[in-house]
Amino acid sequence: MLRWLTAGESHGPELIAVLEGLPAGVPVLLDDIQADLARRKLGYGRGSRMKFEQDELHISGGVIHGRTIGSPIAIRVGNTEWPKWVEVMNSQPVEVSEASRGRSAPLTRPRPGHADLVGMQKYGFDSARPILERASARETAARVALGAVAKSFLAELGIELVSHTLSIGPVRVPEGRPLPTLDDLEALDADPLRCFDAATSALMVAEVDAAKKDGDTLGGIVEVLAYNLPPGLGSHVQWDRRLDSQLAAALMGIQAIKGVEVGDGFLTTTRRGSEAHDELHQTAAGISRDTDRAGGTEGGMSTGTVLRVRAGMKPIATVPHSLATVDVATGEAAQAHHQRSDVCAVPASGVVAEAMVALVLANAVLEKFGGDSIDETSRNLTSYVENIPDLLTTTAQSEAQSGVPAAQL
Ligand SMILES: Cc1cc2nc3c(=O)[nH]c(=O)nc-3n(C[C@H](O)[C@H](O)[C@H](O)COP(=O)(O)O)c2cc1C
Ligand SMILES: C=C(O[C@@H]1CC(C(=O)O)=C[C@@H](OP(=O)(O)O)[C@H]1O)C(=O)O
Repeated sequence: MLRWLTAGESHGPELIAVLEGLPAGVPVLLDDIQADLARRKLGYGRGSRMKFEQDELHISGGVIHGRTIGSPIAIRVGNTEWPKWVEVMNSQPVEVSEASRGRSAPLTRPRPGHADLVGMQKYGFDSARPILERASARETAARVALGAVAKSFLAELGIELVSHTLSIGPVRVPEGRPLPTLDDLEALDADPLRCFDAATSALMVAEVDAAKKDGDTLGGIVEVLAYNLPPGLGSHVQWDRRLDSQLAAALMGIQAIKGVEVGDGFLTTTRRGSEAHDELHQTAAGISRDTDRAGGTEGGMSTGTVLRVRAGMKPIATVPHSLATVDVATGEAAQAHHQRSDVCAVPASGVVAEAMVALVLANAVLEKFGGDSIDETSRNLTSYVENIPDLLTTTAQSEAQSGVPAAQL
């Protein structure tokens, strides 16, 4: 079983991430993790913090000479802004100097839509500072670092992930557009909104500009695709062993994600059964699914076709023109506190969603195939796929191996 945990606050010295259960021999290179951390900062509409704050990456355990050794992997993502916060966020009682007074002032005007108010009620604080520090999506840097490691493990087995932006506010990629594949990764990261459709991307940029001009914020939808999965990850036998339930929980665990779809998701509910499922046909190469409406799972198990999951993000809660709130120090009506914020962080959420899907898939692969070395896991996977009886073999396995999404075939 793969287990992972993160610790650390938004303006603390560093984030810490631990991943346990990965076999030995998985390549782990600082450059690869750093590249994913940089991708997480991408996206038109992010706030000024993304420019001046740098992630300082360290691996503190579990990796020697670029390969895992089977022990827990410990990663530290230092924050270059720490010197400015060392008094306000110090773990020990320290004197706060005049220079830090502003930053340490109590935050008593909770933001609707953020964790501020209910966090203060629950944990007994009279300022939102100790709540927002951990609720902040800065924490996702730690998860993306772990996701990079999980992706490296999956890549050793031929499984590759792609994420992209499907919509920003009301602007959405039209239905029926081809899915991006591994060949499109660079182009996706080069697009201001990580959108695969150039015309839609231009409209998204205009939407972000308009929201910014109005002092407002936006949400949207991201999609994660996983290519080359074997059939049979997850299980129908228990609710928490279903791959779709694990994916949904992991995606809903990302800050501001309010909905998850697998495959065509809610659209499927509007169709008749005759047009909702992926019919099976025998071909010379095995059983074929002509469509991929289900998004690569049936009965809580991967089918071996392209996995396709979506996560919907609500608009950023720190709205620049400030929402109505109550000052909890006085009981008076007030405007929610706002210093700066992202107008839109949907593209970054796609990179985080990719990391979460990678961690869930890596766990599902290990549950099914085990292995204390990557070679052992790989042998087990190959043997399982080769031993599926001819009459049960699905063509998607070979389609997936060619890297061509089933939806395009
Ligand atoms: C990548 C990313 C960046 C975010 N940036 C902001 C931001 O700048 N301001 C803000 O108020 N919320 C931001 N959020 C959302 C908050 O973290 C989130 O709304 C908050 O933690 C409350 O959780 P909930 O929305 O799931 O209820 C961001 C979320 C993500 C995933
Ligand atoms: C720091 C990151 O995101 C932050 C997530 C966040 C929030 O409320 O979630 C609020 C913003 O921080 P601040 O309120 O200090 O401007 C974002 O910049 C990051 O993603 O690295």
